[in-house]
Formats: sequence, structure tokens, C-alpha cells
Amino acid sequence: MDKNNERECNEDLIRERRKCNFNIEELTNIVDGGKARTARRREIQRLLINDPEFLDEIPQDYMSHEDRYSNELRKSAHLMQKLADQESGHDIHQDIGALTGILKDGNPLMVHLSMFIPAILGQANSEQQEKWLGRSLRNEIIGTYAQTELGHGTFVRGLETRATYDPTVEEFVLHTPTITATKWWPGGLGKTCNYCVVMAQLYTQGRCYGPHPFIVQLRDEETHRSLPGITLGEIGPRLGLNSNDNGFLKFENHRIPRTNMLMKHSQVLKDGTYVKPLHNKLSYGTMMLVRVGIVGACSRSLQYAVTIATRYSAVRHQSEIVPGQPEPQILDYQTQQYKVIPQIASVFALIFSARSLSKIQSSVTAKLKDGNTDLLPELHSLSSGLKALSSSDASWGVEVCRLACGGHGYLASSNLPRTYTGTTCAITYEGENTVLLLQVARYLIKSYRSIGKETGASSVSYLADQTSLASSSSSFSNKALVQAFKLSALSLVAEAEARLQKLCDMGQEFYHAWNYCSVLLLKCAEAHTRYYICEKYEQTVDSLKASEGVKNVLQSLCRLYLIYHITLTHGDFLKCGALTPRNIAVLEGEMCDLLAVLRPQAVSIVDAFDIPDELLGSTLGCWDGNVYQRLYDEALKSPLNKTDVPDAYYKYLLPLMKSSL
Ligand SMILES: CCCCCCCCCCCCCCCCCCCC(=O)SCCNC(=O)CCNC(=O)[C@H](O)C(C)(C)COP(=O)(O)OP(=O)(O)OC[C@H]1O[C@@H](n2cnc3c(N)ncnc32)[C@H](O)[C@@H]1OP(=O)(O)O
Ligand SMILES: Cc1cc2nc3c(=O)[nH]c(=O)nc-3n(C[C@H](O)[C@H](O)[C@H](O)COP(=O)(O)OP(=O)(O)OC[C@H]3O[C@@H](n4cnc5c(N)ncnc54)[C@H](O)[C@@H]3O)c2cc1C
Repeated sequence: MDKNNERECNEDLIRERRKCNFNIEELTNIVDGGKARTARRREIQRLLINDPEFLDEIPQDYMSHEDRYSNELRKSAHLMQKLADQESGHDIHQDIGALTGILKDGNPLMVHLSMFIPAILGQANSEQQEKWLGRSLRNEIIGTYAQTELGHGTFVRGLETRATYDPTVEEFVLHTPTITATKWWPGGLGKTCNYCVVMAQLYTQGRCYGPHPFIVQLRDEETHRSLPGITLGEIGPRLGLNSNDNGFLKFENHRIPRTNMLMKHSQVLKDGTYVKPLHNKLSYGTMMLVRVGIVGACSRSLQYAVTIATRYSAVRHQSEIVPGQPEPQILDYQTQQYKVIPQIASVFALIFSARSLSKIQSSVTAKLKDGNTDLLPELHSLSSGLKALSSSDASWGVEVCRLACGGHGYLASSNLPRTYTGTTCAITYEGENTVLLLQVARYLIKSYRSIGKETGASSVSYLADQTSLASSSSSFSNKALVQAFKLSALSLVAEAEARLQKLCDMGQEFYHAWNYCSVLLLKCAEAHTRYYICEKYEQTVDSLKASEGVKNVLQSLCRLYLIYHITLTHGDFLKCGALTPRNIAVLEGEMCDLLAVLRPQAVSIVDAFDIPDELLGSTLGCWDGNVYQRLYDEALKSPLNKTDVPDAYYKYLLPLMKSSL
């Protein structure tokens, strides 16, 4: 699509784009993280879009389960080949975002890229990396990360798969003792992978040392047949991601060499002696890494959904505002603006938090290399909280965008249903959100109780700021609103801690008191993480070196985000005195003003996300706004439309209709 050719474009969209009062390319660079990244992303996307191998013969929704898998595997393999052909040395992590949309509905090689390789990088020692890293990066072996079992996903300590060391032959014996110990869910495990990292309970010298990672060959490298002692398969259709082959796996006393235990952090020596790691949760490192990546991935899903909903809202006309006047664009309804524009604001909140988290992760990783694990709990808490809020915000945001598109949003061809199912899975995988938020709460309560002790953990340093509990803000700058978030989080933590203490003082065991307070603890964790997001948003926009137009748009979006979230949880702000009922009413009024200010810029802001039509894959969201023709053309692709009268009519309907004669 030639974006300079207005003749092919819907008139409403032409008018919307003429209202733009900021530099779109500059905003695109901010979204990508710099000009060079924009250029790199575009280069990759052009490469993919212009390649006919990525086209589907028929829409995936009309394919059988096997064909969907096979078609997506064909494209995934081609993609890996193409990426390998590119100049080496670029950061795949950054490029993963550029690939969004080229592979649809789950990709059989995703966990190879996002977990198997990172697990080797993070858990294998140098000899082991020598053996497996190059081969996996060159895709000579394809792996997955097999942790979850039928009986346990959340409670990693409860895993039942055993790896028992046999010093006589220097091997581990992998065994699945019960049905509930069957590995269940790993992406690509069913039919694609020939290797995997298995998390199993380590037994040596008669003692269990808890879950540890082992690299295991699953299939013959020539025939791809599963090896003796290994039972493998696919787990069947899911809510979404159905092109992936999530699998199951059982071991029958399967032996692997001692050196297949990933030994960067802990080791089992030849005689069976266990050498413990610097920190006993280092074996959970792969999960933490992916949680960081998920925050960025969620922001991208939301960019897709909000681009579709915003453009459609500009093209769609319905009902009337002024009686008797022409039907307005639905984007003119304030309620529609309230659905769509806060989701645009949310995209930037997620982008800026993802970047901040990534920086913290790099510095913690650098410290870990020097044997310093002090900031691991801080990273665990932040990555857990941000993974949880980003996935739930993005999933809700995508769903709101679907609702904003009315009936057409329910059509597969809008690409909103698939965007939703591809986002909501992140609420569950890589640590179910409630469980992760309770981990954040654990860290908050512990930090609150150790006020005065210097830990170097900056995300919780505000908990020591007891004086702010009394102060009520009367100013309405963005900074002041962020302070209100801080006060609300602090006061919830103080309340939860007091409630826990009271129950313990009354004789309850701490763990029962914890469970009894866990709804409140969840709120603490959400409030704390929201405060973190708001603070990063405000600081990033405030310190941004940008043109006035871009800065104004981002300031308005940031302010909208702050006020929107205050109004969603206003009870917490009132309860702690951070804001008064009058303050809330004024802010609610200002939120509506902000919607009106941002409304004329909405189409241009989503244009700045710069998602090519071929990747957006939506009849409703295309750049030219030619929605109705596209909907009609897509409907014609239904196999039911191949004939006027389907066979099923003769088989079932005709007999029914004639039976009463
Ligand atoms: C070259 C290529 C590079 C590319 C890299 C790119 C990444 C891009 C990503 C793009 C994303 C999208 C694709 C993703 C596809 C993923 C598919 C999904 C995969 C999976 O789902 S894998 C399975 C995931 N499973 C889980 O997450 C399980 C969740 N459960 C847990 O993590 C733990 O069981 C839990 C809940 C943390 C509890 O652990 P437990 O051992 O029971 O600990 P306690 O509760 O008793 O706490 C004890 C103590 O330990 C602290 N703790 C816990 N975890 C950690 C940690 N990870 N780090 C540091 N500290 C930790 C905890 O806070 C407690 O501390 P105390 O001081 O309070 O005692
Ligand atoms: C699409 C998809 C892909 C996946 N890919 C992989 C993969 O590649 N590799 C892999 O190993 N796994 C994978 N998984 C599994 C995933 O990691 C687990 O499903 C996830 O960790 C949740 O665990 P669970 O299913 O045991 O849920 P459960 O823990 O049984 O959760 C059920 C309910 O119990 C609650 N609950 C559980 N424990 C607590 C607690 N302590 N306190 C309060 N409430 C609690 C939860 O909040 C939830 O409401 C995947 C899952 C999905 C959906």
C-alpha cells in the first residue's frame, strides 16, 4: 500500500491524518527505541512481507489441525533460515518484535527461541554451551523447555519427574513415576523438538535437592523417531495458539550422561557430591528472563489491537449524536474514545516499563557474573509484577478493542480474536498472574518489615517514606499524581502488614494469616507495580528530548493513563487520603477533556506504531480503511461458499424438512 496515495484511501482516514499535529516518524522512533531500530525493524519486515513463502494458501481458520501445524512449521522453518542468512551479530531479542504477525496463532519454534536457547545460555557451563549452544542457534537441534506437569505448573517444588544419579556409570536416570508427573504443555514438544531442557527433582546420594535443569535428547537426529524410554505426543486443541504442538512427555527409566545436567550454577560431581549454587533460585532464571520479554510482547499485541480499533472507529459511522444529522464516526462518541484511547496510552506505559525492566535485568545479570546475587529478589519481584500487569492489561485492552469494533470485531478476519487468544495465554504461562503477584506481595511485606536495613533495592525504597502517609496532595501535576499512586501502594502495604501481624498476634500461624489476607496482598502487589509503571511513564516522558508536538502528545497520553487508573481504583486513593472525593471528580472531568484533546490525534498515533497491513492481518484495521470491501472479499473465501447448496443440505436438512410430509 502506497501511503502517499490518498486516492485509494477512505475519506475519513484522509481527514483524520490531516489533523496530525506531531511528527509521526519521530514517535515511531520512540516506539522502536531509536532511529536505527526503526530502520532494522523495517528492513526485517520488508524482507518477510516480500517473500511469497509466508503467504497462506487458504486462511488458517479453514485448515485442519494437522494442516495448520504443518503450514506454520513450514513458515517458521523458512523464517529461521532467513534470519540465519542475515548478517550475524544482531540482537535476536530485539528482532523478535519485528516478527510479530508473520507467524500466526502459535509458532512451533517459539519456545526453542525464547526458552531453550536462553536456558542453555543461562544454565549451561562453558563446556556445555560449547556442545549445545552453537547447534541450537544453527537450528541443528530444536528444543523446548519442559517444566510443567499434569499435576503441577505453579508449584515448581512439587514437580514429580525424577533425575536420580547413578555414580557407578555416571548417569542420571530420568523417570516419570505417576500420571501426574507427565510433562504437559511445553511448546513444540509434541512433534517438533528433538531435544529439551527438562526440569526434574535431582536425587543424589539418597537426598533430593529440588528441581534442576537437564538437557535431554528426545528424538533420533536422523529419523526423528522418539528414543526408547521416551513417550511423546501433542496435547490437543486449545483456546488459541493452535498452530503450535504443545506436548506431553513421559520417561521410563531413561538414562542420560551426568554432564547433561546443566551445571552453570550447581553441580553433581562424578562421585555424586552435590555442589550448591550461589542462590538457590538461580535454576529459575530462564523463567525470569522470559517474564521480562513478555512485557514487551504484550505491548506489541496491544499495538496491533488498538491500531485496528482506532482506524475502524474512524471509518465506521453509526447512529446519531445530533438528531437528524448524518451518522457520526463512532470515534466521536465519548464512550468509544474511553474504550480506545486509554489503550493507546497503555501501549506507551508498557513500552517504557519494559525498557526500564530490561535495563535492571542487564545490571543484575552483570552483577551475577561477579557472583553478586543481592538484587535477584528485586528483579524477581519486578519481573513478576510487570509480567502480571502487562499481560492482564494487554489482554483486557485487546478485548476492549474487540468490543469497540462491534459485531465485526467478532469475525476472525478482524484478527482481534486471534490477537486476544495470543495475549491472554500470557496471563497463565510463565507463572500464573495471581501466583506471581503473591510473590511480589511477599517481597513487599518482607521489605516493609526490614525498613531501615539498606538492601539497595530501589523499587521498594519508598516503603520507608512513612511521612508521606500523612500528606495529602492538593496539586495536580503528573508528578503529584504519581505521588498519589505511591501513597496508595504504601498505605495498602501498611494495611496488609498490620492485618497479618494482628492475625499472628491472635495466634494464627503466619501461612494461615497469609492465605487469609491474600486478596488484600494481591491488591498491594498490583498497586505497587502500577506505581512503578506510572513513575517510569512520567519520568520517561518528562526527560524525553523530543519536538514539542511529540512531547505534547506523550504528556497527554501519560496524564490520561494516570487519571484513568486512578478512576479505576479510586477507592484506594480515597481510603488513604491521597485524594479527596472532590479531587476524583475533578480528575474524572479532566479525563474527558483529555479524550477530546487526543481524539483528533488518535489515528496518527496508531499510524506511528507503523504496522504493515500484511502483518496486521485485519479486514478492519488496514491503512486505507477499505473495510467493507475487505470484509466481503474475506467472506467469499469460506469453503461453504464454493457451492450454492452444500452437501449437508441433502444429508440432513432436506430429510428434516420433508419428514413431516
Ligand atoms: C537468543 C534468543 C534470546 C531470546 C530471549 C527472549 C525472550 C523473549 C520472550 C518473548 C515472549 C513470548 C514467548 C513466550 C513463550 C513462553 C511459553 C510459556 C513457557 C512456560 O510457561 S514455562 C513454565 C513456567 N512456569 C512457571 O513460571 C512456574 C511459576 N512458579 C514459580 O516460578 C515458582 O514456583 C514460585 C511461584 C516463584 C514459587 O517458587 P518456590 O520455589 O516455591 O519459592 P517460594 O514461594 O517458597 O519462595 C522462596 C523464596 O524464593 C524467592 N524466589 C522465588 N522465585 C525466585 C526467582 N526466580 N528468583 C529469585 N528469587 C525467587 C521467593 O521470593 C522467596 O524469597 P523469600 O526471601 O521470601 O524467602
Ligand atoms: C499456551 C501455554 C503455553 C505453555 N507453554 C509451556 C512451556 O513451554 N513449558 C512449560 O513447562 N509449561 C508451559 N505452560 C504451562 C504453564 O506454565 C502453566 O500452565 C502455568 O505455570 C500455570 O500453572 P498451572 O497450569 O499448574 O495452574 P495452577 O497453578 O493449577 O492454577 C490454577 C489456579 O490455582 C491458583 N493457584 C495456584 N497456586 C496458588 C497459590 N500458591 N496461591 C494462590 N492461588 C494459587 C491460580 O491462581 C489459578 O487460579 C504453558 C501453558 C499455556 C497455557
